[in-house]
Amino acid sequence: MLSARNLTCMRDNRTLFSGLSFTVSAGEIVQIEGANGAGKTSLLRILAGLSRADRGEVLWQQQSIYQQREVYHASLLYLGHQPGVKAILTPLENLSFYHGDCPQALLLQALEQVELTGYEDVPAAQLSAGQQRRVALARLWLTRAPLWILDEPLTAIDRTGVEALMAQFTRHTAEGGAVVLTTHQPLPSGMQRVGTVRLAAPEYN
Ligand SMILES: Nc1ncnc2c1ncn2[C@@H]1O[C@H](COP(=O)(O)OP(=O)(O)OP(=O)(O)O)[C@@H](O)[C@H]1O
Repeated sequence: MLSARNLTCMRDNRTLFSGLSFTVSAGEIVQIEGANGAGKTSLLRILAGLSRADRGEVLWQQQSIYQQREVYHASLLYLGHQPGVKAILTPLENLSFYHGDCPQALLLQALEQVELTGYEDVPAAQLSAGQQRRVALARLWLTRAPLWILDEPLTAIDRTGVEALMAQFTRHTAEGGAVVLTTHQPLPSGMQRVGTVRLAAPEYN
């Protein structure tokens, strides 16, 4: 599905990673590991096509993501480090913003999956950090994108929420999807087909 080939990323005279290659196949969960500042967010942004690598390329179905931007973006759900939730909008309005073509009943079901029933019409600004992240994560129950790139999706999520998310990752990969994620928490040991990409601490040039 997704291939990273010989990726190099430099930031402020530091090499975050170089010659990094790995593949993500259908049905796989790949966890990007590394210390704070190792370059996990930078790598996810490169994989998502939001920033360019200094060297190397990212292929989607054997073709550069930059040669098929529309196809790639239709195949991808990227949830960044920040929840990406609009504070003045309610959870329902936030989901509607991204998934306006979905019937409201489906949006409400997605909010139910992330335990936000009862908060549908409360401005997101009035929700807790974990609840705001849950609004963003509700999109995992609405998207049809096969590739999910998720930056710290478990941050601020309680144990029940983590279990629901893991079940959703398992369902998605069982249906042929793939998940690339960063998290400082270990994934449950029982999860199937989990791969790891480890980033070393950054080098000073
Ligand atoms: N746009 C940028 N310009 C300059 N430096 C940047 C930029 N983005 C990130 N960096 C630097 O690159 C390094 C890696 O940042 P990155 O956010 O990728 O790390 P991370 O592994 O995700 O860290 P964390 O675990 O703390 O989230 C940091 O030192 C950061 O300051």
